[in-house]
Amino acid sequence: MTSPGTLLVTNIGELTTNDDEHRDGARIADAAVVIEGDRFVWVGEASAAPSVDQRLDAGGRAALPGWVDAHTHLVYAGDRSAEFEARMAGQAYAAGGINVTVAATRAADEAELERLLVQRVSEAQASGTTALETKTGYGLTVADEERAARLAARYADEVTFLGAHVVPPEAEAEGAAGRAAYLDLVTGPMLDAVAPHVSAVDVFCEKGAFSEQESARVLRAAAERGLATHVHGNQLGYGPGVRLAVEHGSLSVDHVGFLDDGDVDALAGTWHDPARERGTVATVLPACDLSTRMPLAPARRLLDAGVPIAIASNANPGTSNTSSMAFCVATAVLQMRLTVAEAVRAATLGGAIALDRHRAHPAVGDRPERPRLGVVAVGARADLHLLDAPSASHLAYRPGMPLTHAVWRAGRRVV
Ligand SMILES: N=CN[C@@H](CCC(=O)O)C(=O)O
Ligand SMILES: [Zn+2]
Repeated sequence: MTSPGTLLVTNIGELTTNDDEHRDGARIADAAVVIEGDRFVWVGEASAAPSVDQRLDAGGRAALPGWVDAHTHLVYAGDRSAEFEARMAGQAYAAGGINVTVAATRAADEAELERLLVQRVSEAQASGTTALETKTGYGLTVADEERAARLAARYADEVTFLGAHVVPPEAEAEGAAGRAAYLDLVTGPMLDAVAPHVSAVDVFCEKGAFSEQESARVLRAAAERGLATHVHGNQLGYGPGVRLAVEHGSLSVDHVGFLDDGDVDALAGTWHDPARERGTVATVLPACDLSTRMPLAPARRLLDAGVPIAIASNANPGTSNTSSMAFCVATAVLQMRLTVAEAVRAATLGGAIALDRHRAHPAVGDRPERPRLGVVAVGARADLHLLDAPSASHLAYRPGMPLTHAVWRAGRRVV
C-alpha cells in the first residue's frame, strides 16, 4: 500500500469503530487506520498495520468516527439572546420566536449569510463534527428558501427543506386563507425551487406551527417528489408528530420530549415491520431540552424499547445555540442515563442512520457517489476524531473540556 497520500494513523489507544464485527462495544485497543484519498482503506490492530508512506503516531489517544450532526439550522442571521435571557427568567419557549430570525435572515445579504454559515460550519468542525445536516426555514418566501437551500448545499452533507417551520407573519395576517395559501406555496412552488438542493423535507408539527393535517400534506408532497422526510415532533407537549413520522415512513422524528407508550411502541415497530425498508430514528436533542428548560427526551426508554436513536445538536438561534456534540454526548450520559458507548454511537452512527448515510449511495445524475458515514470501516468516508484522552469515556468524565486533538474529514486533516 504505497500510493501517494496514503496515511497510517497508528498507536490509537482505543478506537471506536461502530463496526459490530469488533468486540467490546465495537472498539479496538492499540489500533491503527490507513486513509487513502477520502476513504479508510485499512482498520485493525496496530501490530498488523501495513507500512505506508506517511505515518502519524496518535500517542495512545482515543479515536472515534467524526460526529454526524443530523439536525441543525445554520442558515440564519441575527441574535436571540434577549429571548433566551427572558426564558431563563421564567418565560416559556414559543414557536413564534422563529419569526424574529426570519426577519433578520431576510434582511441579510447573500454574502453575509454565507459568511455566517461558513463560520458556524467551521465552529462545528473544530469540535469534531465531520458530517452535518442543515435545514432551511428562516426564509419562508420562495426566493429566501431557495437562497438558504442553495447556500446550505455548498457546505452541508445533507440539506433539508423546512418551509413548514411556521406560517410567516404576512401570511398569518391574512387568517385562514393566508395559512392555506402558504401551505400551497410550501407544497408547490417553494418545494420546486429548493428541490435541486435538498434531499429531504421537514415539518414542525406542533401547537403554534403546523397541525397534524397540515403536516401530513407537507409530508405527502415530499413523497410525491421522491424526497425523504423528517418531522419536528413532540417537542413542546404530547402530540401527533411521532405518529405522523411513523405513518409517512420518515427517516427520523426529532425532539421527542413527550412520548406516550403508543409512540414508543410505534417507533419500535417500524424496525420490525417487514413491509418497510427501514424504520424511523428518534433523534434526541439534549442541548435544546436544556436551553428550553423542557424535560430531557426519554432516550433510555427509547433504547430499552429497541428504538435506534440519534443525538444531534439542533444548533439554532432560538432553542439550542451550540453545535457542540461533545456537550450533547456528555448530557446524554450524565442526565439521560445512556452509557458512554451508547451516546457515542448515537452521535455518530445514529446520526448517519437518521440521514440514511450509514450506507453508501451510488452516483445519481449530478449527485456524486456518497460514501458511508459514522463508522471507521474500510470503504467508509475517512472522518476521524482523535481525542486528547485515552478513552472516549472522557467525553462525559471530563464534561466541557476541550478534548478534540485532531480531525480528518473525507481524508483531509481539518483540525
Ligand atoms: N422547533 C422548531 N425549530 C427549532 C427552533 C427554531 C427557533 O426557535 O428558531 C428547533 O428545532 O428547536
Ligand atoms: Zn430543529
